[in-house]
Amino acid sequence: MSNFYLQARLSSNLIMKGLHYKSLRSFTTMECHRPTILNKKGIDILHSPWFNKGTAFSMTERDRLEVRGLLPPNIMTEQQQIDRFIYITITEADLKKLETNVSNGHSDTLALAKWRILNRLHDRNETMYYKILIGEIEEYAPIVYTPTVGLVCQKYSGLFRRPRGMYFSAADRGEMMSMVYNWPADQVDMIVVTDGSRILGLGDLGVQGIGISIGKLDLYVAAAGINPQRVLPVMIDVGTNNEALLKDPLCKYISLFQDLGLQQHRLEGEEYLSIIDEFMEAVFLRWPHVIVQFEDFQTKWASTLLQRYRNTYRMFNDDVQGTAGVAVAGLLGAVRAQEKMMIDFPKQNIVVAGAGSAGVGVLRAARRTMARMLGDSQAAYESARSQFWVLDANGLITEERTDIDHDVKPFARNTLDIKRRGLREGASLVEVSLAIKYRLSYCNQVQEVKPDVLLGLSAVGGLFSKEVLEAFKGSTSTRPAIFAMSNPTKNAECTPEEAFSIVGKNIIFASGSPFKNVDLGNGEIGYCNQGNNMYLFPGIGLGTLLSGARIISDGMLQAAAEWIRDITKVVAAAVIQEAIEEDLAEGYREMTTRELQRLNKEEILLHVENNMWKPDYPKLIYKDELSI
Ligand SMILES: NC(=O)c1ccc[n+]([C@@H]2O[C@H](COP(=O)([O-])OP(=O)(O)OC[C@H]3O[C@@H](n4cnc5c(N)ncnc54)[C@H](O)[C@@H]3O)[C@@H](O)[C@H]2O)c1
Ligand SMILES: O=C(O)C[C@H](O)C(=O)O
Ligand SMILES: [Mg+2]
Repeated sequence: MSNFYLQARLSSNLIMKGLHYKSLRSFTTMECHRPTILNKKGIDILHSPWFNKGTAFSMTERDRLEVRGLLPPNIMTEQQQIDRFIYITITEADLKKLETNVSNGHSDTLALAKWRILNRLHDRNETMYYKILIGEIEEYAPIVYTPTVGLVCQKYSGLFRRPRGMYFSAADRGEMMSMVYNWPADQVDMIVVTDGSRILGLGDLGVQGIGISIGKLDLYVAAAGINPQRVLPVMIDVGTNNEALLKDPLCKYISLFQDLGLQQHRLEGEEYLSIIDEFMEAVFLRWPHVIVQFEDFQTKWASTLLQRYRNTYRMFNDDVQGTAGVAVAGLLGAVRAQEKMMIDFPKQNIVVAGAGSAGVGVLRAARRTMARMLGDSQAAYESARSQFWVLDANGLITEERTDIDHDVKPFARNTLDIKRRGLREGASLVEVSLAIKYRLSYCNQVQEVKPDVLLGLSAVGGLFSKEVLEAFKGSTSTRPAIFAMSNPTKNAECTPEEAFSIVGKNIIFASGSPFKNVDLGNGEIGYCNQGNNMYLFPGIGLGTLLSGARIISDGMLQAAAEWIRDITKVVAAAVIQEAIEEDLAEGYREMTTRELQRLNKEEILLHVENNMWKPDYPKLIYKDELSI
């Protein structure tokens, strides 16, 4: 079982373990023991996915909450409900037919059918939905998250039945401060916001991008134990440049497939920024302690918005910062797998295909990690820079480039150096993968070196073609690493089968979307690791939330990356610890700054455990009952 799935399962088990630490428990109320106070009764409860327990309402609760007679009389246990859902709804339904018709057990139609069934449950009973998601996370994460979520976003306008989350559009300018009060929850801990401009590797999907915010927040609940009543998916609709989603004036009366978003091109420049500014002010006005995760903003805005807000608001960009943490952890893991010392990391030759928000985030973090290992001086940063070979759609990036992006500039190869190595501006991936020759200064001989790592964040499916993989073969590394990190599945730079069969059995392979391990024959298995920011963002969010840190610092992100091999709880605890050390922690709920500062490591872990939501039906109390 991979770490992520383990992490989701443990998130619920750990809460139980927390019960044993009786003496430490007194400092915080366990999240799962809080009763839920309602201001509704009767049928309204059954229609509310937050509070509905369906057939599991006990008879006393049915009486107290005035739902007696509104449900069939047989009271079911939670487990009976789950069994019923899994065996009757999922197994018995048409899915069975679909499954047998699909040779490898997976097809878009099947995945979408499963998503629809889960989504309907999400709409009527959230507790049960998350119980099933956590219990069967390995099976259902690829449905509610990558890769199926990509397909869901592409079809969202057609799939839309009930609203989930909030929409702020360019038409809402000046209204957002009051609109935020339309959301029914007084406390929101986590917002995931997108403008739909770069959904996975699928491009501009406009308003349909809300699906990605929903999918990410599902993982916050499943893996980080964030209470589902305190998460808010958001879509900021500033229009779309995807012509297929814009109204065709000739077809406006045949609007069956009409997109649900604003029918205009994307706002740009100051107009765009003013919308995002207004949104940020509005959500932090109503929920001053919320954390905002920016997701799938096109590169041109991702880093601008990060720089604009990161020192003022509790926010981070998952594609830039979360991906960087996961990739650096993977790169360090590759060094370990080569049975080298960590200090050898700054000697790795790393080829990165893709210089967008994700690629640049990885490059900066990997360079920073190398430089720290080399002494953190200016010279260390310079030296680290020469380990990277960055290509974009126009090939190898060198100082000869004229239209080079500010963030990419530090990674442009020196022209002279490139010539000495027999390469050139715009060299192809095959050329770069073939050899990064260098001249030995003491004898003036040319030495052939092949890259140690081939890392793709290009959104171009199949970019690591047979020719590229052939060229990379025979890498000077004992365990060359191939990270095909683009999403969803069809955008992966190569499949694990291609990588293992062409480059060899000893490679280390990771992909952004899940792939099955490869049977290499003779009982050997080629492991396909998942290199996806889903390993990091739940822990970053939970740690920031519970520390009450004012902002999310580089140090907190670094701490998260260093703990990625462990579970979210540990990632969150590392983030809290760092926030305390940087004097950023301001506390959360009953836990004040001072109390936080006094906690030892074990107590911080317990604080995290106690604050993780667990998918058990809470005791429901109608608010008037409190005064009785
Ligand atoms: N695995 C993860 O956790 C993770 C995280 C973030 C993003 N991603 C994926 O990374 C991909 C890129 O995201 P982004 O925001 O950086 O997108 P982007 O569109 O901003 O960047 C894509 C980059 O790839 C370059 N590119 C295009 N064709 C190329 C080619 N033939 N050779 C080399 N480079 C080429 C482009 O010039 C650009 O620099 C997406 O598919 C996204 O799903 C994965
Ligand atoms: O959403 C994912 O699966 C990872 C990442 O955030 C992406 O944009 O591809
Ligand atoms: Mg993303």
